Amino acid sequence: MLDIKNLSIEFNDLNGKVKALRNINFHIEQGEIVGVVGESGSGKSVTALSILGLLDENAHISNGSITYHDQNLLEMNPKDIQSLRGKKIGMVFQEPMTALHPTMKIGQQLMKVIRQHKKVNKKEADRFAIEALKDVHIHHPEKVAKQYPFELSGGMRQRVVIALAMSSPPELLLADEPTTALDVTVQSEILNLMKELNQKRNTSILLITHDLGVVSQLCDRTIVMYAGQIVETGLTFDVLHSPKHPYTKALLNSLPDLKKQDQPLEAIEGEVPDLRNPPVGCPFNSRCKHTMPVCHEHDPKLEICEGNHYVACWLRRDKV
Ligand SMILES: Nc1ncnc2c1ncn2[C@@H]1O[C@H](COP(=O)(O)OP(=O)(O)OP(=O)(O)O)[C@@H](O)[C@H]1O
Repeated sequence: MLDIKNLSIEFNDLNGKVKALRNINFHIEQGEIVGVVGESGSGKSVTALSILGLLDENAHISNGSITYHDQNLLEMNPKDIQSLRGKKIGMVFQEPMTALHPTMKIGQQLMKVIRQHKKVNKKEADRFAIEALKDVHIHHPEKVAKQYPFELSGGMRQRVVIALAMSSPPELLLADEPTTALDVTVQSEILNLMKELNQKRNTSILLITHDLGVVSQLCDRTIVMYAGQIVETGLTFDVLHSPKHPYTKALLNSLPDLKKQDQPLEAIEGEVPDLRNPPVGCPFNSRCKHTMPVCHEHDPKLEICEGNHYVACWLRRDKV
């Protein structure tokens, strides 16, 4: 359904060119949930924003294509992209208030969106709005429809945002850290809700998170990003239980483990490279414990290691 090929994006800022994405390749099938994980600044949000045509003005797409049902989104005019956005491709961001009108009642906001997509009168739109709130398991939907966003909890607001995003209904939902601002129990409810919507409506989801626990709970496939590149991807089970890239292994080792309470947490030593001046060779070479000379000379390509599991690491290859 969505196919990203050789995507490279730079930002021009006062201090130079930030090479935010370098040669990204991945796809999403209908009904799939794909997770994108990686440290802060690895390029997760830029990837989502590029699909939505919402990159900042200083962005320059230097290479690649984003094909959605045979159409290259990068060649579409802004009006067509805008109509795709919200209709076929929905979005949910970390902070629900950014997606909600602060001085408009929840019911009115839903009705407005519903009437943009369906030819219905006010009374029918009101009925659809209540249904949409029920679909995201909001109790007393009639009461909530008459409330303003500030009257709701963070979890309730995020449910409303999901109801808004699903009301078109979209084929693809882009969710950028949708549960990061919520406490753990609410987080789990929102993830279950997204899974339910995916199963009921066959909506594909691209879930961006820095939380490997979230990925393991929800995603069919996982993409691991580091410094603007994909370093590992495969079925979530394979990536989390049989990681191949030293960065993925280090990420997993840095997770708290209740069974190892007496041991200090393992941090990944060193710093993420400066994307204005990315290192020659593997992007992880300055922090990797297994570097070889080739890692400082050539950038390893993402290559199949077993089944549908891909990794970009010289340890897995025997020739340049
Ligand atoms: N408008 C911009 N101008 C300059 N650099 C930018 C701009 N937008 C993003 N970047 C840079 O692009 C890189 C990737 O950013 P991105 O927001 O995608 O990271 P991320 O993985 O989503 O991180 P986080 O988890 O913190 O949101 C970062 O180095 C960021 O500073």
